[in-house]
Formats: sequence, C-alpha cells, structure tokens
Amino acid sequence: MSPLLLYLLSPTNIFYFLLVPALALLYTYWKISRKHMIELADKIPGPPGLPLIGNALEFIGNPNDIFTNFYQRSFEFGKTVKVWAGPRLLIFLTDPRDVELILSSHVHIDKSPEYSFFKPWLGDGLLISTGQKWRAHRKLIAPTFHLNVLKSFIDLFNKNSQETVEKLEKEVGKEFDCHDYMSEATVEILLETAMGVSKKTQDQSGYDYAMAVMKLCDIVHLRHTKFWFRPDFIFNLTKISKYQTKLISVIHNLTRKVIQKKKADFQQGIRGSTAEVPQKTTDKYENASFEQSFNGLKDDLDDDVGEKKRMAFLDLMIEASQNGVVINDEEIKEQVDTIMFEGHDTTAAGSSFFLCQMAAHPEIQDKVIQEVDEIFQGSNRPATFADTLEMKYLERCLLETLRLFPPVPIIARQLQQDVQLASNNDHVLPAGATIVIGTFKLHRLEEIYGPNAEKFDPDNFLPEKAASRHYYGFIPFSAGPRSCVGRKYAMLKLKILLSTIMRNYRIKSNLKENDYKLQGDIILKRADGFRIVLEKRKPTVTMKD
Ligand code: HEM
Repeated sequence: MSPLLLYLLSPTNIFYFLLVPALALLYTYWKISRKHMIELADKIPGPPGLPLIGNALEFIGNPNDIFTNFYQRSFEFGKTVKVWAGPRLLIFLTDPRDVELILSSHVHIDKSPEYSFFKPWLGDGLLISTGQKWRAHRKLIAPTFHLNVLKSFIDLFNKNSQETVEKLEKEVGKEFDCHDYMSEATVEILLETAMGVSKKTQDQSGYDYAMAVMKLCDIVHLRHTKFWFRPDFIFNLTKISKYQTKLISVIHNLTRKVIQKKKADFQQGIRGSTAEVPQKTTDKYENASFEQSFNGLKDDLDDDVGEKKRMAFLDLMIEASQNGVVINDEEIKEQVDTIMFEGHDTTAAGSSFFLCQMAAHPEIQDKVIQEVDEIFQGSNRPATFADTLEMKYLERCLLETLRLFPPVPIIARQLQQDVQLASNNDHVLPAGATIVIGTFKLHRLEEIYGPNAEKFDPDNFLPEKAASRHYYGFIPFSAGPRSCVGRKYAMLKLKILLSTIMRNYRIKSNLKENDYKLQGDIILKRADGFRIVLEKRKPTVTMKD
C-alpha cells in the first residue's frame, strides 16, 4: 500500500471523513426542521439581522442602553416584532388581542428557556415549573393568598410600615435611594406574614437578602442579553459563575433557616405567624370584598366564597408535606425561594416608583395626602381593611404607577404549536418561538390610553375608564391561568405601607419621569437610583364633605 493511502486510511482521518458528512447531515436536518419556523418568521417585521448572530448586536451596552434602545426601536416595526437572538426566534407582542390569545390559554403555559437561568436559585418553583407539577402546586398555593388570609396580615403590615417610617427618619432632608428601604421592608413583611416567622429570629437582615437578590438578577439579565454567557459549560468557567454561587448561598441560607424555624414551631404545635403583633385592629368591614375596591384582579384566589378557615403560605406547605403526598421538602424550598423573590422585589420596585411619582407630581401628591388625612383625621392609629377600601385615589395612583412602570416589564412563553394572531391574518406565530409580551410598551399604547398615554394620570383608573378598556390592556400582574398569585397581597400591603409613609412625610425631588434611566433586568428599576427627599409633615384634621 502506498504511503499516501496508508495516511488516508489512518483511524484519525477515517474519523474526520465520517465526521464531516455527519455534521453536514445534522446541519441539513437542523435547517429543514427550522424551515417552517423561518418561513413564518419571515412574514413578521423586525430589524434585519446578521448571519449566525441575528440581532445580537442590539443587545450591546449597559442595561439602561439595552432597555432604551429596544423600546425606541420597537416603534419602527408596529405591534408585532421579530428579533433573532442568534438562532433563537423572539417575537414581541403588544396588541391586547394577541396578548389575550397567549395569556388566557391553558395550552401556552410553558415558560421560555430564558427562565431556566433562575433554576439554580428557584429550582422548579411556581414561576418556572410547567405541566402537572405546576398545576398541582398552583392549586395548593393560590388559596394561601385568599382574602381571609390577607386580612389576618393587616396588623403585621401596619407594624412593619410604622417601623419603616421610623427607619426613614434619619434620611429626612437629604437625597437618598428609597429602594433600599422598600426592599428591606418588603422582605421583612414577607417573612412575618406569608412565611409566618419573626424577622428577629433571622440573624441576617432583610436588606442583605434583598441586595443578594438584586445582584443575582443582574447576572440572570447578563445571561439573557449576552448570549455567549448562555451555555452552562462556558458560564461555569467564568468568575461571575463563582459569584453567583456565593449569592445563591446567601439567599438559600435565609430560606433554609425560615423553613427550619417553621418546622420547629410545627413540632411544638405552634401554628400561624410567630411575629410580634403590638396592637390588634378591629375592623367593621371584616366581610367586605376586594372587588368593592378595585376591579379586574379576580380569578382563582377567591373562587369559593364563604369564610372557610385558611392557612398562610408556609404553614400550609409544611402541613401538606407532613401528609406527604402533594409536596416534598425540596419542593417546599423551591416554593419558598420563589415566593420570597416574587413577593419582595416586585413590590419594592412598585412602591419605589410610586414614591418617585409622588415627588414628580406635587399636585397629585396633595390629593393623596388630603385623602389619607380625611381617612385618619390626624390620628396615628393603624390602618384597617376598611380604611384601605377608602383609599380610592391612592389606589388609582398606585395602579397608574404600575401602568407606566410595570415591575415585570416583559413576560415570556415558549410556543409548542403555531398560533394565528388575532390582530393580523397574515401573521402566524411559529411553534418553537419565544413569545415576549411587552407589558411596558402595551401599557403606553395611545390607542388604549389616548394621545397622553405617557403622562402620569391617575384618572386613567376611574371605574368608567377602566371598564371601557380591553381587559388585556393593563396586565401588571399578568392575566389568565399563570397570573400573579400574590396580586391581592401586593395591593393590600402596598396600600398600607404607602399610606403610612404618606401620613408622615411629603416627598420631593427635582426629577420628572423623563429624567429616569430605566433598566429592565428582570424587574424594572431606575438605573440612576430611586432618589427622593423626605420632608416630615404633621397630619391635618380634614373634615369629609
Ligand atoms: C406589585 C407587585 C407584583 C407584581 C407587579 C407582580 C407581577 C407578576 C407577573 C407579571 C407574573 C407573571 C410572570 C410570568 O408569567 O413570567 C407574576 C407571577 C407570580 N407572582 Fe407576582 N407580582 C407582584 C407581587 C407578588 C407577590 C407579593 C407575590 C407573593 C407573595 C407574588 C408571587 C408570584 C408567583 C408565585 C408567580 C408565579 C405564578 C405562576 O406562574 O403560576 N407576586 N407576578
């Protein structure tokens, strides 16, 4: 045999001769399997992409640049926009009819692969899980945020709100970032209510936990936008991955202790929250329903009427696990991590934006102050559930804040089957695409909110205006079967926390919303910080008309 033939038939060369056609076959198969998706995607408008990397260059810059660029560029293409993140097809929807098709469906409930970056932290908790596991756990968890349970939290909402007012005292007269205080307050309120443990038994402050969560969100956002960090085998080699492990251990340390404490309480026969409650409020409107106050947030939380005794979140988790069928210890940890995250960061952002908006609109703030002063008549008594029903103007300001600054600015789903859009007969969303619902943009559409859609106007939530809008035109808590389980908890807590702050302080700032630098790293925030100045105020006794 000639030396050339010997060389060509060497095992290494045979391997390469076989590898090349195998790779070519694989590539052809990949192309054919994506042909349908690409054909449908071609009909949807979007920025032109480059071979292989698609529109990856659009994701360059800091989180504020990315957010601003995406929002501004979206106007070039209408309400349905396609973007290629490398080989991944993302389709952004903002028409409420299309949004309804996806969110109201019991079929399109799978979260997109982007949520998998949360896995080392949140495991298979409610936010990420799908199929039978999600259904069973949703059924278990949703009733723990039933109105009967929420009413039992009112004293703890009051106590923690009053403590926040006292902590804020040292900032009076200076410019500071109120988000730090709101994060600490929302973590500690969650610990004492949904988790039912005293924050004093934790050796770690709510603030440390909240800061670890914020930095972890930065990392998840980095992996969303810089797609070379997406594959685990690359990310795991980086320093950021080691930092992520450290942050997760801070977070899990707290959740592990919370569960241990609750289990120990259970063994001693203790049920319910062990947090100190200084003063019990009596409430003549004990049976009043939330729907008397605001519409449109009802579905599976209060579906069975009646005064059935219900348990708070972690009590129920432990009890269910002791019966052994529905949830095991690992799953409880995943759900506690999920509720701790979803329950604090969203409300910290919502309340911080609310305070900034009060500062930016002194005339609107005056009306909120007038309302709380009318309700409390100069007293410093804690708020009752009935009081929260009277806070109609404050509530409108809160809903308007959630409209212009939705804490969850985008929601994503993975499509398993093609979907014909309601807004355009020529557009079919292909199976395999990631569908991104752009809440931030949807909430600012002129055809829903008029020519002044970008203006902060609490009257957008006057009952008659809210009733005449498309139900999917305002979805800060998402909607449909995967909507937020904590929405009523969030509204009640925020009304008590924010009214307590407004009863004690006037809020000031030289900045208007056009000055805010926004970033959408998982939760919408101000990249420039939520800077405000507090001025101590004495409540006035204002007689009702
Ligand atoms: C202003 C406050 C809040 C806002 C704006 C908000 C918003 C949302 C949104 C948009 C979703 C859907 C996310 C998605 O599909 O990707 C969601 C889901 C969820 N939220 Fe909230 N949320 C808030 C407060 C809370 C609170 C206080 C809790 C718990 C105490 C909570 C627990 C959850 C959970 C567990 C889910 C996942 C539900 C499921 O997939 O079945 N959220 N939230």
